[in-house]
Amino acid sequence: MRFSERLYEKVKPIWKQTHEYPFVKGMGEGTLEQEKFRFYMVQDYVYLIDYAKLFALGAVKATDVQTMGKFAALLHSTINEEMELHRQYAKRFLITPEELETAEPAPTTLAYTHYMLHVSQNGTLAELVAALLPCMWSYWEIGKELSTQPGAAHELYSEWIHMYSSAEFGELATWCIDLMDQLAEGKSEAELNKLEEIFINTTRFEYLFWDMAYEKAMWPVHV
Ligand SMILES: Cc1ncc(C[n+]2csc(CCO)c2C)c(N)n1
Repeated sequence: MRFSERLYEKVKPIWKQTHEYPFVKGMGEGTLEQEKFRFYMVQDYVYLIDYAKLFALGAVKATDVQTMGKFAALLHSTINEEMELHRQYAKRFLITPEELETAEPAPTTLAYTHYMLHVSQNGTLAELVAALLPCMWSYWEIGKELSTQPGAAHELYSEWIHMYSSAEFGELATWCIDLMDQLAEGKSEAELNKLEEIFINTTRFEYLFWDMAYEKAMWPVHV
């Protein structure tokens, strides 16, 4: 069994709950409240600023030029394509790029990005890939599922669904899955368990991120 198949089997119950979560279902049905989507967009932009740094660290840790180039390209496309989608959405909500960049991260955003940065700064390349893989893989799964639903024609949610269900995005997710398998080759069971633990944690954080957006959950105490 490929290591990625083992990971997939392990997190299947979490992915099922993610697909059934009201935020995700609401985008698919086109019934999600726009205020919740607005909150998500701002937090996701803050998230992506840190997430993009994982690609930079991937380029540093890569042991061949081809992988290094791929991480560099991913850093570029995250900032210029994926985050451009967010900037365009923000414009519709009358939020400026400066406001996006300086938005305060919600507790879940902060916990998630800092966990990933901790793993990627202190761990191996395999650990870094285990941390970032659920982001790509789960968005591709969600994108594909929503692409056949009414939300795919919704005036607000169609662009989001289109981006994450695109063939180009699928290739990216597949590249990352294959890289995980390659890096797992020859690893001891203890090392594989560590990779699995990281993969499960970021999968859980993906679920929490939808939950945070649905609840618009900021800090419950104020300065
Ligand atoms: C919470 C959260 N998780 C995953 C993604 C998806 N994503 C983040 S970076 C990247 C790679 C290509 O730029 C993809 C697909 C997101 N936007 N927000």
